Amino acid sequence: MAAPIEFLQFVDDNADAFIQRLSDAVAIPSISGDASHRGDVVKMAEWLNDHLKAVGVETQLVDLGKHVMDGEELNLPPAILGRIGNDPKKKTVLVYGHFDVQPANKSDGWDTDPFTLTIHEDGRLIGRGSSDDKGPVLGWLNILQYHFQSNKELPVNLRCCFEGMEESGSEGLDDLVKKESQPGGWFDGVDCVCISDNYWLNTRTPALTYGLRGLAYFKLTVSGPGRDLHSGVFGRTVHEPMTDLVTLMSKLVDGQGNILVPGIDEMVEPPTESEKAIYERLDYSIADVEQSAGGQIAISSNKVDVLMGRMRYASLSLHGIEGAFSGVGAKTVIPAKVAGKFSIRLVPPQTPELVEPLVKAYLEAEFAKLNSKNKFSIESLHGGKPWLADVNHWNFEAAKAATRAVYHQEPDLTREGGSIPVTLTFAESLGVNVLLLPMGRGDDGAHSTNEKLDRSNFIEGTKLLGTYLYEVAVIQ
Ligand SMILES: C[C@H](N)C(=O)N[C@@H](Cc1c[nH]cn1)C(=O)O
Ligand SMILES: [Zn+2]
Ligand SMILES: [Zn+2]
Repeated sequence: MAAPIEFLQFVDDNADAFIQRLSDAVAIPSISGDASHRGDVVKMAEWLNDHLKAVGVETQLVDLGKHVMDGEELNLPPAILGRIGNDPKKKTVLVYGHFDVQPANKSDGWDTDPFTLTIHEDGRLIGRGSSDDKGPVLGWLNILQYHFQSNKELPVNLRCCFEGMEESGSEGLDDLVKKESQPGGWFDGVDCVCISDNYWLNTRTPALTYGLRGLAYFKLTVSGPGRDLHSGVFGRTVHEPMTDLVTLMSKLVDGQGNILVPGIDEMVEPPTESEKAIYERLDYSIADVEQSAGGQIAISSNKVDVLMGRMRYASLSLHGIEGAFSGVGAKTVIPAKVAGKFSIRLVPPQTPELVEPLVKAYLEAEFAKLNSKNKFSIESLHGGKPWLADVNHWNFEAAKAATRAVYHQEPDLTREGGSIPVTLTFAESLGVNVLLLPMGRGDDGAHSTNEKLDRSNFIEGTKLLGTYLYEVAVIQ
């Protein structure tokens, strides 16, 4: 069933109002990983909850309890459960998204204030969360607004699950999803799940995504001196924590992306020739990766190797060093305590439980080789398992039909290099197919400076998500 022409017209007619609403959402700096912004994540939950109620959705703000972040006990932001429609003749679709964002400061290199949605004349809507994931979440709201205002029933029963901790490990959500998937729970009767929280591979071809990498995030701490020291007084007289830490971090990954921790890369089966052909067929080039990275830095000139590096293999990235001197100028300090942060993106059959002991044992052995008198500790901050779906399911067929109707193109079938830990929990707890239906393009710069969502992706993406619901309603 095609989406009603009135729906498509409504989306076009209300495009400016939808962008204003996205601007209001971006203005709330709902950074889940920064304790000082926890109130903003809660404010964002309340904002979204009010907007959902205003378009006829029955909602519940669920308290997820407390957690400890950077040594501080904090209340977790509430998750939002929503439902509309309970017609046994209709399919029931669960949509998931997140309303928290990554940190952003103008001083990171943004051209404009990250929390002021800046509308560029070429159509870019620039602001933190525009693409990841406030734009897609508001896409669902736009669809609901049409049905509410025109007094039309949705073609399916809809269930929503929106969270405010995705960028920080989705703490508390797995238990809620498991509980609500039980008979009589909020998600009882769900037939399929749709998540719009990733990106096309390139800037031209819509995509459906059937895989996500998992994540194992580590913090490696080295300390020794009782306080920061003067390097002129203590240089070459004490074991320096930063020297030990940098040595250890240099032993994790090489310049070609190979993971040096024994046993991790080895867990993954080499690809077959037919699997390589899947990557060969994708509409992608080295120019695409270099354009979205903003530099001519692709690790290989072979497209298949680059794509498999992102989708098919694990990767290890070094993120930062807490406690190190990082300001301007030339401070001659020996930091007393430094903590290196790194993470591993996981692919099947890897899981955090399998990988974490290997990383810990390896780093302990490498630290012992340093003969340092400093103290060393390694902890896991958060993790999530990888996920793969069956693309031969009607859920994917409905999304393909919707893509053809809205974009007049065949979608790419992709695996995402990023992670959305709750995806596998939905798949396992509900026992239904999960689909990722991205709204944004590969060059949106999620997690980066000048994150953007193109106006056309927001507007056509809203039509796509709406049309998908109509296709699900009729597909056998
Ligand atoms: C793909 C999704 N939009 C996303 O960005 N997920 C994050 C999840 C995460 C886990 N730890 C911190 N963030 C990601 O892949 O980094
Ligand atoms: Zn996201
Ligand atoms: Zn993200």
